[in-house]
Formats: sequence, C-alpha cells, structure tokens
Amino acid sequence: MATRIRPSSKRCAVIGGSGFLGRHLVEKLLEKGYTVTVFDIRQSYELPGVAFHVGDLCDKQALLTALQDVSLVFHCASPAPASDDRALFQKVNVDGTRIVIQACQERGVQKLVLTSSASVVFEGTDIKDGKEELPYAKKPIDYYTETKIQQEKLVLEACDKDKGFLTVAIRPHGIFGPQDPQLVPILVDTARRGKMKFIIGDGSNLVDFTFVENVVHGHILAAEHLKPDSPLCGKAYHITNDEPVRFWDFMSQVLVGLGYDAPRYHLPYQLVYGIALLLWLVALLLRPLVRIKPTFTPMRVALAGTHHYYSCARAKEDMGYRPPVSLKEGITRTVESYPHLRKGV
Ligand SMILES: NC(=O)c1ccc[n+]([C@@H]2O[C@H](COP(=O)([O-])OP(=O)(O)OC[C@H]3O[C@@H](n4cnc5c(N)ncnc54)[C@H](O)[C@@H]3O)[C@@H](O)[C@H]2O)c1
Ligand SMILES: CC(C)CCC[C@@H](C)[C@H]1CC[C@H]2C3=C(CC[C@]12C)[C@@]1(C)CC[C@H](O)[C@@](C)(C(=O)O)[C@@H]1CC3
Repeated sequence: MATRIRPSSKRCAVIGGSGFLGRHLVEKLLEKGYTVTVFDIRQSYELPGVAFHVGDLCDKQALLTALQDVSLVFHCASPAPASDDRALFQKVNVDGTRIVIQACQERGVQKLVLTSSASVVFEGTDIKDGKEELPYAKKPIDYYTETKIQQEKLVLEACDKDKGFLTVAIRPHGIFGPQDPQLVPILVDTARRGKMKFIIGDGSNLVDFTFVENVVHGHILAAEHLKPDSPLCGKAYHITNDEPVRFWDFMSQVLVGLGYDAPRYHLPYQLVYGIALLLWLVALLLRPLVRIKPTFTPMRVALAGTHHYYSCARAKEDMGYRPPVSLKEGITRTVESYPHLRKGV
C-alpha cells in the first residue's frame, strides 16, 4: 500500500489573508519561516514568498487547488460585520465554512485554526471576565454574530483525532492596529461628522480591545500547540490584551492622539439604544427603496455602553499565551499609523 507523504508542518494557507488580521498573520508566519499561501476573493498586497490564490471560499474546486500540499490552514475570512447582509453571512460564514472543512479533509490538511469572535457569547448585556464555558448567545446581537456561532460549532465539531484532522477556534475581541479598516476609520468619520461628543451611559464600562499582533500571536501559538494529545483539540480560546479598559477611555485616547476632542457629554444608555433600534427598524423597512446606514446601530450602542471583557486564562494555561504588546504601546503604534486621519489633514 502506498504511504501518503504528509506535507511539511510549515506549509500553511491563510484563507482571508488579504484582510486586516490576515495580512498581519501572513507577515508573522513568513518571519517565523512558514511557507504561506493566501486564499482570498481579492489580492490587496504583494509579498515575496507568498503565493496568492484569488477565489471564493464557497468554490470547493478553487480551494482544493490552493490547499495542495498544505498541512495547516488558518481561516480568517468573513464578510465585514458592517455589511449587515444576512444571506451573505450565511453563504460565506456557514455554508462556506462547511466547504472549507471538506476541502481541508480531502486535501489531508492536519490542522484548521478558525478565527471566531468573543461576541459569540455576547447578547448585548454585561459580560465581566467571561470564560469560554459561557453558553453561545441565544439571541445574538446581529446576523454576523449569529453566523459566527454556527461557524465556530461546525469547525469545533469537525475535530477528529482518529482521522488526524485537528481543529481549534480563536475568539479575539475588538481587534485594533495599523491597517484596520474598521475601528479607527469609523471612529474618525464619526468624529468628523461631529457625532463623537457624547458618552453613552456613565462611561465606566470595561471592555477588551486587542492589539492585532497579540491576536496573531494567539493564532500561531494555537497552531503550534494543536496536537492529538493536547487539550486544544476542538476547543475555543479567548485571546485578548488581558487589560480591560473603559470603552470611552480607549476611544478618547485614540481620538486625542489623532487631534480630535474626547467625548464629554453623557447620554442615558436606554434612550440611545431605543433610538438606535428605531433607526435600524426604519432602515430595514426602507431598504427596498433606499439604503440607509445609521452610525449608531443597536450593536454599536450595546458595545459602547456595556461591560464586555473576557478571561484568557485558558489560553495562558494550555498554550502559554501572554500578550506581547501592551495596550499603551498598541494605541501609540496605531495612532502613528494613521497620519492621513489626523484632524485637519
Ligand atoms: N476586526 C475585529 O475586531 C474582529 C474581532 C473578532 C473577530 N474577528 C474575525 O476576524 C476575522 C478577520 O477579520 P478582519 O477584521 O481582518 O476582516 P477583513 O474584512 O479585513 O478581512 C476578511 C477577509 O476575508 C475575505 N473574504 C470575505 N469573503 C470571502 C470569501 N467568500 N472567500 C474568500 N475570502 C473572503 C475578504 O476579502 C477579506 O480580505 C473574521 O473572521 C472576523 O469575524 C474580527
Ligand atoms: C459610533 C460608536 C459609538 C463608536 C464607534 C466605534 C466603533 C466603530 C467600534 C467600537 C467597538 C468596535 C467593535 C467592532 C466594530 C467596530 C466597533 C463597533 C466589532 C463589532 C467588529 C467585529 C468583531 O467580531 C467584534 C464583534 C468583536 O468581537 O471583536 C467587534 C466588537 C468591537
């Protein structure tokens, strides 16, 4: 009987490697001596040593081509949460992830590391030092989160030591850093439109914001510790900066660092949430006629006005995780990376 030659454990693929997190992951993997293939619907940069495959992860044939001789796959592709497109989230995050799993299995991939989200347990109410044992949200705050839950379940349930296919999910929260297309740009846009004057609630709510390089570190540690006899198989791990911060202090530090005023005036949480809900309903009803994108969505208001920070004790215990970059340094490096978003530029 012919023996199957297993590809080198340093040959990996990053699905979603053209994105914010994906690109940082690719750069670190190269630095660590991995051979990297990127699979994405777009190619956003070029890097020596990286093979790009432009394709949709819902296309199994395209994936099979890209995953040839790959032993480790990172899956960090997703439609942007702001798209709020239910059918697209279902197609890519759920049906597409099923196809990713099948393609990995057919290609003899040994390890699959999924980028999930800590929000899979968030229902819009306070979470303090949340552990991975918390149940999945019964009422997820949006379609994006609803499909991230299904996606995580699919990947973790696919873990099969007997077949030599090991899976793990990383749950980051509030990723920020250079090249992020979301957090800082949306914040600055909101400030430029004069809407960042207000603090929703009393401003004391603690949350996690996680520097992108720490999230990358968590992914690579997970991949390297994922072995048949390790506790990681089929489990989810919170990866945070391990420094919960007041939501409004974080926002203020970024805004002030870029030359804008910090928010000052307090608004009652329930009032703002109610208005956001109303606006969301109006936008939904008008969708066939006109596409409105409110700044203060119920999800953003919930994220801005509640506690949501998570324990990463399990990652510390099982894979020796410690965040390499402090929140202070992360904020400084992030602010420096957006000279074009400074006030007056
Ligand atoms: N940004 C955050 O704060 C945050 C927090 C927790 C979890 N996450 C998760 O991290 C992952 C990466 O997020 P990001 O912030 O880098 O987003 P991003 O939008 O920058 O990157 C996602 C990438 O996926 C690609 N993609 C989308 N649909 C695809 C498809 N059908 N086939 C192939 N590629 C496709 C996009 O082109 C993009 O390059 C996502 O899974 C997201 O759910 C993000
Ligand atoms: C107008 C608002 C009051 C202030 C604007 C800031 C806002 C853009 C960000 C603050 C918290 C961010 C966040 C995500 C997107 C951008 C924010 C709302 C997030 C929804 C992106 C997807 C992730 O998976 C996420 C759910 C996560 O778990 O980390 C993010 C949570 C934080």
